[in-house]
Amino acid sequence: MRRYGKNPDEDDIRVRPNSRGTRPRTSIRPKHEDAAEGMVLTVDRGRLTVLVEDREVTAMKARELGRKSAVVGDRVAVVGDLSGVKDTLARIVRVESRSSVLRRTADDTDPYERVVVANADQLAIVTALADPEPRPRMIDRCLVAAYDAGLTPLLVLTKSDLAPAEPLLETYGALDLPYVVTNREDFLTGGVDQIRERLAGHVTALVGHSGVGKTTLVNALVERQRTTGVVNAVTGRGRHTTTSALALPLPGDSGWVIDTPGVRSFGLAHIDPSRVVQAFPDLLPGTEECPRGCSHDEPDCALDAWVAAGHAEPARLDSLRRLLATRERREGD
Ligand SMILES: Nc1nc2c(ncn2[C@@H]2O[C@H](COP(=O)(O)OP(=O)(O)OP(=O)(O)O)[C@@H](O)[C@H]2O)c(=O)[nH]1
Ligand SMILES: [Zn+2]
Repeated sequence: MRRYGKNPDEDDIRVRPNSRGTRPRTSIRPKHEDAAEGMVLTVDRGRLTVLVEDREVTAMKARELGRKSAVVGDRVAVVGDLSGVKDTLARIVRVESRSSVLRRTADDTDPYERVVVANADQLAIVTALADPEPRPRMIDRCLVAAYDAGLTPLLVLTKSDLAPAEPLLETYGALDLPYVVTNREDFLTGGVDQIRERLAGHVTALVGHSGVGKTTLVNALVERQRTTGVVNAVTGRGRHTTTSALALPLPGDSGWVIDTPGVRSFGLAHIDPSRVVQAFPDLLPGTEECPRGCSHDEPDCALDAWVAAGHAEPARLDSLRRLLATRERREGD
């Protein structure tokens, strides 16, 4: 073994004059030991509402965070005035590492794909059975985004008083998705138990097009903490002023729902097919024979042989390929 230093017997290895440990304390950047932990509930033009214990604290990003963003669902460390009193302002000094991120697509007004929700573990895809008509392609894109981000998808089919759920469920039969079917009458009679069960203990991001009944659903779940389409219960500001996501606690500490009013579609440009396949445990072992970096939709893909050998249903492979194909954007996505 190679040794450094003139005299190998001299134990100079322990002397590290410039190491952190021997540096005078004053030159060490403040570590914000007094910082409190919080969760970002909503973001409005650079002002973030952070839940610290049971107080809603308004905060800004500290300059030292640089370009690093804090988004709804982020766990953050905050310092400064944490009283939550009106017109006080705290500072976010650290964003904890995220267990998941959901990105929305770039659009005309903003050319960058941005993280909109952090740390969710479930994605509820809210679709009306009629008025507006279901859009399977949009559902597929949401599924891909969920699988890629490692979130469990949940189909929430609303307005079952207007149309039956079966035709749509048949389309997704091969995917074996968890789903709930709801309508407004159920909510009025307190029949939200089924969906409450699905949400309990989870941080669930909700996506859906305008008019599908998302607000009606959220209000039923969070016990009318929020007026339909008018007031943001957390900040008291009108919802029309912000397109930020908004985290709302479910009663009895049973989890969170994160509404995403500004999100029309997810960024799928950087989806990794190998991550999406993770959601297909019956197909996954079949990919071992695939060429490196296989798109799973090319002539050399080993999944065709896997299915032909009877290891998985052809419909499952069709579903996987249909989902992967939604990565290419089309008009209307
Ligand atoms: N028939 C029927 N209509 C419903 C149901 N749930 C909601 N609606 C109606 O559908 C419309 C849209 O409901 P919202 O809850 O505002 O839908 P949203 O998805 O939040 O839409 P935006 O507020 O535009 O984002 C409203 O007129 C609701 O009254 C339902 O179960 N059945
Ligand atoms: Zn393949």
